[in-house]
Amino acid sequence: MPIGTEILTTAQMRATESAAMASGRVSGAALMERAGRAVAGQIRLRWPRPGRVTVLCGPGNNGGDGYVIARRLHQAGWRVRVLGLDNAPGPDAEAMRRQWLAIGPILPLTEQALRDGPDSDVHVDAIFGTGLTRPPEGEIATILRHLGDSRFRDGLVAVDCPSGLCMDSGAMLGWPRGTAEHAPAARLTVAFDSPKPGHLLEQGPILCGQLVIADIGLREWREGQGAGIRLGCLWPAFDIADGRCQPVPAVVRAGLDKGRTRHGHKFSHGHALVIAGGPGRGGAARLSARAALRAGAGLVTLCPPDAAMAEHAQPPDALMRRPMDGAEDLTALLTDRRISGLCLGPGCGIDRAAVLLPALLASRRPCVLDADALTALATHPALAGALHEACVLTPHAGEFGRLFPDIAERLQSGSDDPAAMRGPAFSRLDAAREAAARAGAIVLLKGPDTVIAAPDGRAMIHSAFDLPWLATAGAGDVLAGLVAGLLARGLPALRATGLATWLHGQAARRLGPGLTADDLPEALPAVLRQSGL
Ligand SMILES: NC(=O)C1=CN([C@@H]2O[C@H](COP(=O)(O)OP(=O)(O)OC[C@H]3O[C@@H](n4cnc5c(N)ncnc54)[C@H](OP(=O)(O)O)[C@@H]3O)[C@@H](O)[C@H]2O)[C@H](O)CC1
Ligand SMILES: [K+]
Repeated sequence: MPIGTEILTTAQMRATESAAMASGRVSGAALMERAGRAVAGQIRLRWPRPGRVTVLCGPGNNGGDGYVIARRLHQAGWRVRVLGLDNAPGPDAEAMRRQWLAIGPILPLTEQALRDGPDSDVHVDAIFGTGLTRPPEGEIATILRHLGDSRFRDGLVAVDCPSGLCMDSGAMLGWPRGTAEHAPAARLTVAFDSPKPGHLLEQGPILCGQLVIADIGLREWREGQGAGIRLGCLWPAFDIADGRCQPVPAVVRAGLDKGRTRHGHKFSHGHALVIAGGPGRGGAARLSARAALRAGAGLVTLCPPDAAMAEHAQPPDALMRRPMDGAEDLTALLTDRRISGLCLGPGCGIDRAAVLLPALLASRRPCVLDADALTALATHPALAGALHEACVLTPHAGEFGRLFPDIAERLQSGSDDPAAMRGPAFSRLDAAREAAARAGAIVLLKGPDTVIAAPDGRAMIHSAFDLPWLATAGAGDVLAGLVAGLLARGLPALRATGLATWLHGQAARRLGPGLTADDLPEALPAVLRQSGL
């Protein structure tokens, strides 16, 4: 996979690095030199005239990168001030530190030293990277809070990540969960080889600023090390240093090619059933149904109760309508084997969803369960036993909390005692994976940092921090409809969910601020055409 199209956990990144070094074809020092060179290059791109820079170097290899950056900017004519520790770093960082000492001094890594110096145009945060295992304390915590002052933001460049950010979760260690006030927020973060979950989750996108993924020559070893499950990255919401971005992530493209056959008729493109609610609540299900049509399902049938049929007698005319009053009607309908995807929840009503769920789940047909269907599941936990791996659950945080209260609680509190903490914080990725494994179904945990997880641990992250206008009424109904449409087309559940999420985001990007949920399905043809899908 080209750089930037998959996400590595910090453990996978370390394994990749170790494999590269064990090959004997690249040394740790060479990797560090490449990493430092990439960051210095990105700084020079943004500040073409050499200015003043302060480089803050931490106790490990992230600090080692900092010494390389200092040397390279000095060589490029910058006036460089270095703050560092005098405890012994590893051998590579130590070598870089010595090379710097041949050029200039190392001032103590203290808030006082940071305050005392002349103003700098750029501050380079090379304190902690992937090695952070616990909340920063003492002087370093003080420095980080000092760097968190908004006046630093325009000139703050983070090496691999803003220090204190847990690269597996996107939580700021030592800050209350979900907050990042006075945390160092960078203008630019240069990370190496692949984004990590923490770049895309929780506070990560807010604190990283522009994220650039630099190629440091690890691709061969990244592909070679099979341990762990790779995470798909659904939106290159970051720049890849050489300017190449994958317009359509490979993880979703492969799925769609399989879904559409060139010479098929409407039934070979699937039949989606969208179950609507009683009188006066039809809008949500109609949004889902329109989205399922736009996703390319050959047929879409909207099924309200008989009493609500009249209110659905309006365009789009491509939608079929059929009354469905109770579970017997649904069971009868499902004898038609051509019905290949269902959507239950949007505007359905909790009681109606609870009545229909047993028949729907017993059919083992691919389905998406959203909104009221999720609440019905939470209030009738016995139903969860019938979930299967072609079910897609699409909870937002509140619904997730009702379905999986213990998992949500760990996510909320971080569950770790900061004083005793070692290792990564429990993440939205962990939460979605655990929930998917427990449910035996796909879980799409919605948010600006959507996580999609399968029961076997495969997962994807979709970053939509650039799309605040997508948080609008009905957008979730459209997403559920897109999933249903793609399920109906025969895509495996994980791929259907990933592709639907990506198309949804792309439609929102195309429409921009002011979009309403009604606009989203209409934007799909242009998105599909532009993406070559
Ligand atoms: N990925 C690559 O291919 C390359 C990465 N590089 C850079 O290296 C860092 C990772 O380096 P590492 O030395 O593993 O870790 P850090 O520099 O992030 O942290 C250093 C040590 O700090 C200790 N630590 C952790 N948390 C704290 C804390 N809260 N307070 C004090 N000290 C802390 C920890 O050691 P312990 O034994 O004390 O736990 C860390 O080991 C990566 O991010 C890149 O920037 C290479 O330069 C190029 C290749
Ligand atoms: K850093």
